[in-house]
Amino acid sequence: MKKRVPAYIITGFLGSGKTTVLQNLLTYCKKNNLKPAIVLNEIGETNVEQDLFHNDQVLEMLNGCICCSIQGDFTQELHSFLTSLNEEDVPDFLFIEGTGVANPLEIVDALTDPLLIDDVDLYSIINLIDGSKYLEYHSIFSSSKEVRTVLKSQVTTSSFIILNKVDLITEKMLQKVRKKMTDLKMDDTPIVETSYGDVDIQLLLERKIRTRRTGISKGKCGCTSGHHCEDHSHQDLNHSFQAIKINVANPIDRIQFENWLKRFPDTMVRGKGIVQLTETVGMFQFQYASKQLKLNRMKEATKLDPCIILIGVDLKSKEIEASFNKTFN
Ligand SMILES: Nc1nc2c(ncn2[C@@H]2O[C@H](COP(=O)(O)OP(=O)(O)OP(=O)(O)O)[C@@H](O)[C@H]2O)c(=O)[nH]1
Repeated sequence: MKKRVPAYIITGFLGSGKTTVLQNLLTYCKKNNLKPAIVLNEIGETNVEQDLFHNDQVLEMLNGCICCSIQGDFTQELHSFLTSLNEEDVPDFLFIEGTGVANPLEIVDALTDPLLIDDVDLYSIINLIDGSKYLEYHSIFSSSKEVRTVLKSQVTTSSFIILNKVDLITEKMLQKVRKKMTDLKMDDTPIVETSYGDVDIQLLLERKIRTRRTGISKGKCGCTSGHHCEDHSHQDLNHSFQAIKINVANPIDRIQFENWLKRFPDTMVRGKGIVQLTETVGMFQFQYASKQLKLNRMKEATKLDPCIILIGVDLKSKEIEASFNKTFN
């Protein structure tokens, strides 16, 4: 019988630093000659970050959230992927990056499906928190119910919390975030405070959860993180987050682009994509999170055409596209 692959669910709200931590994990694996496999899940139809993972075994689940619309596909595809491997190709670790609005318990449900329970062994649910946005996202004045529900489900179900982006906040704010999180999380869930997800990888890889081949060791829902599973519900799955894709035919001005992104209300939580800039040649991958725009020149050619992906609640695609065309064309 093949070994069960230790699996880690990496959750956290949009832009909190999941991919950053995943890359730290992959660097660790490379240094230590370990074979990782990765599941990447996006609610949009395109994964503009695919180039970051081009030498690794990657299973992409696009256009839906594993936690709801494509849960069945995920179970089937992951099972087929793992069972198609020869013994020597079986990965040492499986990292599953959720969409940012995923309810981790639903991914746990998928991983503990009878089809997968012999293939994977869930070790931990790692939750990334964007320290710079946490209080705002929890505020009933500046945030929506959808955002608060997703955040809460991610914090309460995690077995390891990374409080990230502490470089962007003051000590006073950090104390408020700590207090708020401590009230919500399970008592035995560790919290590590970081910038750029810089956490001791061995600590991160420690087993925090136990599942049995015959079933789950605690709770009827599949969650093994130690709390009372009857307490949480699996509703609220049809979150109204959506991703909008804008194709970008021409190079755009960097400053204008940044100003355009910053004019969006807070319901537009995350931007990412690939653009060309008027000021210099080449393709740039961009990230927009926590109201910060970051552009990185792409070192290798990409098959993807330039595009902008915006994620949020109640985004009006026609209006956004019109505003883009008016500003840049
Ligand atoms: N200032 C600061 N920026 C960070 C930190 N961690 C990550 N970032 C940046 O935040 C942006 C989003 O980070 P990602 O790792 O892509 O976030 P994510 O959670 O994978 O995003 P989604 O997949 O869209 O939900 C990137 O530009 C990162 O470089 C941090 O600790 N401090």
